Amino acid sequence: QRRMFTNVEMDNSTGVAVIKMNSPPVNSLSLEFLTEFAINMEKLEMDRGCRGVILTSSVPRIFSAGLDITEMYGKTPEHCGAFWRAVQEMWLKLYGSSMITIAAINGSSPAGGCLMAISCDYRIMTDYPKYSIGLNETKLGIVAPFWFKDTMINCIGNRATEHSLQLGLQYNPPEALKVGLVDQLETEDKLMTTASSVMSQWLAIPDHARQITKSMMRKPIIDQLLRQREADVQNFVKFITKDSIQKSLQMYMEMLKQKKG
Ligand SMILES: CCCCC/C=C\C/C=C\CCC/C=C/C(=O)SCCNC(=O)CCNC(=O)[C@H](O)C(C)(C)COP(=O)(O)OP(=O)(O)OC[C@H]1O[C@@H](n2cnc3c(N)ncnc32)[C@H](O)[C@@H]1OP(=O)(O)O
Repeated sequence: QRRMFTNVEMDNSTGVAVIKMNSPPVNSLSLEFLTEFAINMEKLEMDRGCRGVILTSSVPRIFSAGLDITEMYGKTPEHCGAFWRAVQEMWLKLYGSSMITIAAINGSSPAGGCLMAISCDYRIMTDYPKYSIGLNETKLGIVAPFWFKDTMINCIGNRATEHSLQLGLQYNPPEALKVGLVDQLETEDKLMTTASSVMSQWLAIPDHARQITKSMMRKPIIDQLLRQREADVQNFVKFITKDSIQKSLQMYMEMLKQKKG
């Protein structure tokens, strides 16, 4: 029996769907998770009644821990390639969506989790000091690909991205608000109602005008990946299967386990 990684609830009266990521313990983005997510986005995109999506998590304290590290460690080049195509597909569907996308970030959101959030149109984060968000790839000894970097530049600008990416910074909610990585903070109990009310403001704009504007802003980066999609896969596989990178991933996973113990 297939496992479900996300719950999708569509409200036909508002035209808004809520996608709840539900893959304990940390909503890590496995090949299967990413595949299911992309299919769900495609279904909603095809549904003419669906105009907006709120992305959130049903796992306590975690929005998403990012890419599933076990999908990149000790795997064959073929598996790594299939995994990376699924990561690309998730981003293409989310960043390229014509729907209004709002991230209700109710927990920590490192790396690929941050990518999902910054691929949305608007971000509201729970104001809890222990939560953090950012692209921390360099801390794992890996490099955020150009389309992660460009998504961040489009969100917070060039200088802040350069600083953030080189140091692999993770921001607490007030810091994330200050740098522009999130648009608004909210208490946990009001997060979803605030997301719905922000959605109503966006729904008031005629779809065609908003969609063309969104596409105008995002198309150049999307086209850049589409033009070199297979080369990007090969680049990832070559990089991630290097002994030195595998060693870094191994050490990082050991560090995560030790932190726990
Ligand atoms: C030279 C040119 C190169 C060009 C570039 C080419 C290609 C690009 C190459 C690579 C790009 C890759 C981009 C990568 C993106 C990513 O997303 S990598 C993943 C990064 N994620 C993280 O760093 C998060 C790590 N996790 C945490 O910090 C914490 O787990 C937490 C999310 C804050 C939650 O903390 P807590 O509640 O305390 O939970 P635990 O730490 O105890 O974790 C519970 C179990 O979950 C396991 N786990 C955590 N995160 C992941 C993960 N991302 N993947 C897989 N598994 C994860 C953790 O180990 C625990 O497992 P056990 O219960 O111990 O078995």
